[in-house]
Amino acid sequence: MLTLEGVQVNFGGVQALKSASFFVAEGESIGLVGPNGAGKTTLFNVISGVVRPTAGRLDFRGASLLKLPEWKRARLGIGRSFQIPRPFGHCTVRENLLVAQRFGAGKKDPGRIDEILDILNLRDKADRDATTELALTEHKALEVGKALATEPSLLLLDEVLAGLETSSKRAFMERLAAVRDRYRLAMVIIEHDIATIATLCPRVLVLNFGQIIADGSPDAVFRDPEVIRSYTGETTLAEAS
Ligand SMILES: Nc1ncnc2c1ncn2[C@@H]1O[C@H](COP(=O)(O)OP(=O)(O)OP(=O)(O)O)[C@@H](O)[C@H]1O
Repeated sequence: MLTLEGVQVNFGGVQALKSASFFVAEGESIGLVGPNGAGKTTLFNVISGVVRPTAGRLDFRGASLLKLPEWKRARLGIGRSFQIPRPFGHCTVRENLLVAQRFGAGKKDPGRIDEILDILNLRDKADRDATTELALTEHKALEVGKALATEPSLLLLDEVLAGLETSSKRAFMERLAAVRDRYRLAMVIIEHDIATIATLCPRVLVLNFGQIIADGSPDAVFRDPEVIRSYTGETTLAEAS
């Protein structure tokens, strides 16, 4: 579905992505982890069209995305959330979803919006002010909802669970699994909590200094000495503790 090959991004003297290469299959759920500054958000920005890579190949369903603006990528089926929830100023939850749908899917489909409100447990908040009247989990659910309203087939979620307690994270992951199954989505999820990632993603990619250094099952990846070193500076967890 999505192929990145040798993707490189330079911001002046900073090399945010050195040479990122990986493939996402239709319907796959992948966790994306890596230390702070590894390049995870930049990778999402490249895929969604916010940032243009300096070099590399980026194909979606067999065609290059490189020359397409953000809105065209959204119409092709690439949806994303942002690290910091940004509801449209003083609009209701439902209005936020309608605006996202208009932008991303280029149409008005109130039935789908109702369905999204239900699946994300936001139905009774639909007419609340999204800026001032939502709890943290609801903000995060709305962020996912806005991405879903664009009718993606590939959903990129940037730390949507950050700041939640472990039990809320688990509940949120269950909701994401329901979303994925309902809409038959492929998902890439940036999340620091490995145990949480493992509940939804049979495959994990580890990014460090702008390169994928591991790609496999959560167990295999987190036993990989290079991964342990990238997080702790040590080669074994025993040494690190
Ligand atoms: N617009 C920008 N201009 C200059 N440097 C940038 C820009 N965006 C990102 N960077 C730099 O690129 C590198 C990768 O940043 P990025 O935000 O992609 O990392 P990350 O893995 O998402 O980090 P975190 O886990 O802290 O969110 C960092 O060194 C960052 O400071």
